[in-house]
Amino acid sequence: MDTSAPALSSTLFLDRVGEVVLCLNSTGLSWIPASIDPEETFCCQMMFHSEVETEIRFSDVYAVEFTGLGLINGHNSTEMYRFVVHGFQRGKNSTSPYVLSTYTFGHRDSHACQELFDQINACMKLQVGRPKNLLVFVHPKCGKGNGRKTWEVVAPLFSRAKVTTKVTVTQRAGHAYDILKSSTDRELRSFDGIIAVGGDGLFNEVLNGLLSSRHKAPYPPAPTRLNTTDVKDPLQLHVYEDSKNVSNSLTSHSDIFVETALKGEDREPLLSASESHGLATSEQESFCSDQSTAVSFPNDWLRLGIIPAGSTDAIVISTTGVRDPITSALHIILGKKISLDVAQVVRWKTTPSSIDTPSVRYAASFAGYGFYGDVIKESEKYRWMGPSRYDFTGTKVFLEHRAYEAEIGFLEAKAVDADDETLVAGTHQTRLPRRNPNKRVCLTKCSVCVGPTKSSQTLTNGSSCSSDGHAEDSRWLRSKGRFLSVGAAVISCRNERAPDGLVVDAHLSDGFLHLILVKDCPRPSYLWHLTKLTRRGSNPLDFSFVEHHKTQAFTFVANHDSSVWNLDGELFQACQVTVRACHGLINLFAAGPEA
Ligand SMILES: Nc1ncnc2c1ncn2[C@@H]1O[C@H](COP(=O)(O)OP(=O)(O)OP(=O)(O)O)[C@@H](O)[C@H]1O
Repeated sequence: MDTSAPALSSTLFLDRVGEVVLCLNSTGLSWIPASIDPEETFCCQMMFHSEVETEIRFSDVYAVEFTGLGLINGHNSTEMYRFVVHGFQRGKNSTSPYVLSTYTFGHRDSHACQELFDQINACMKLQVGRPKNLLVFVHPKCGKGNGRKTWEVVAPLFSRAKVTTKVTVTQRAGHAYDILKSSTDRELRSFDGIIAVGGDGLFNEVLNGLLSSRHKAPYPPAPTRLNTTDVKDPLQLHVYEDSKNVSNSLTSHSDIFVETALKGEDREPLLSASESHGLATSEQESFCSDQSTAVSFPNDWLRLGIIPAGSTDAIVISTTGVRDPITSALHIILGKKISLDVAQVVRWKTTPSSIDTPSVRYAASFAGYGFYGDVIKESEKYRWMGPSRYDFTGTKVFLEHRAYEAEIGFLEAKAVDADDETLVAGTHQTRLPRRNPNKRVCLTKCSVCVGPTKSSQTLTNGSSCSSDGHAEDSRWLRSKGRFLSVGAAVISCRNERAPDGLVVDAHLSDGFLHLILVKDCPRPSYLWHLTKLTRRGSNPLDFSFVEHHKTQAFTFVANHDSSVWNLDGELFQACQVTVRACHGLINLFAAGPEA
């Protein structure tokens, strides 16, 4: 602890310890037993330290409470005036949850006690970025039906920390989406953050409710557009470069819009054609720029949070390292913040014969087709089984071994970092090397994600999607064939079944997607790939039938009526889509997994 700042010290009683000398400085509190001879302080502090904590930093304190007159354990004879310092201790390793700790101090003199309490409180107010007002959605039926109970466990932490919460227990699917979509920007601005108490599905609803009308960005290229254009001339195709190209792409996609916007009807509960704001018209843009309170994305202030209570909780595990409601609640109260890439999924066609208006969905962790979509679709029939339905339907869909004819176009990624494993130009070389011992796993203060905000340039031209300055010399490449699955991981997608996730070295905020194409192969080979997903340290992508591409965007076309996608575990019917990474589109109350 930094003791360079002037320290105040005072003698008082610590519950279960006895009389201590408490020192207070700008970084935190420390204490030593009062009975120790000052000359023996160091030695005794070491002994004392081995049994109980002797200090706590303000950054690890989430609340301080004045609790008035009462008994201090170990000093029963006299009642004292007391205050409680609420903090936490980090677990022994990166996957251990935070453990709550409390220190109750007592003083015989009420004035002295109050004065110390006020001084500690004044120091606590200097902690920046802690939220004061949160909007909370609780999914009562998530996971094993524990959503409400999970909130009851963490709610006292928020009230202790004097964080105001406005809580809505959802009544149905789409409830949180509707509330957020219909909230005015002024209402949203009254909150420092929005919390989902549930699984990845509730978080996905929150994400879509927020972004559906507030993320103003032109559409990425449609697959049909790519098919009619020379892929060797990518500059005509992508939309990421500058305002001139953005407006070009808007024009070109308006053409597509005109071609297709005849009588489409969206069957998804969360979307309707009229709600799609992917095509930001100049009228809409000028209207929004007039609104000083308008909430747009990305922004610096609004953070989203998740208290895990779902059946998979991949987003929480990938962003905090653990699946623990207390740890997540502490990340929120302490005001942790990381930015997160989001996949924007534009559906051009629902079925091969439908005539649709393009519609947009967002996914924070994963977008998957084939095996992944089929499992989600099938599992809806077995909702009564709870989370174990995924094992059952996973086995069922695996045994059916369906492969889908599809064509995928993806934007080639060029060397991103000098020491990044990504790619050299050339169709056959864009596959990531199958064995790479230098994988850089995304952890707290990740150097890949913590760099200068690559999306800042795009903020000024109205599009927040990834630019990175690499698009200029990138090309669209293709892969065509029969696929058992097509998956795009935005983040590692770690979960309890897949401890390394789908892509161990995917980053939370580097502006890239990891496109995983699993080609048709014998059933045992596919089983081996799936089995490797469940084993820590093994590489599930190390197969000749698996292609792995790091990309900013890809397009997908299939000609099946029953084409379904899995977006963060939610079903989305689509046979033609474009998916792109929106770099750092949202902020999360998290710090990344610890090393
Ligand atoms: N009160 C509610 N009743 C029914 N469904 C709801 C309710 N609130 C939210 N939902 C929906 O339930 C779905 C699953 O939510 P979530 O992922 O949070 O829980 P889960 O238990 O992890 O889900 P799943 O078991 O489907 O993976 C989401 O589509 C969400 O929109």
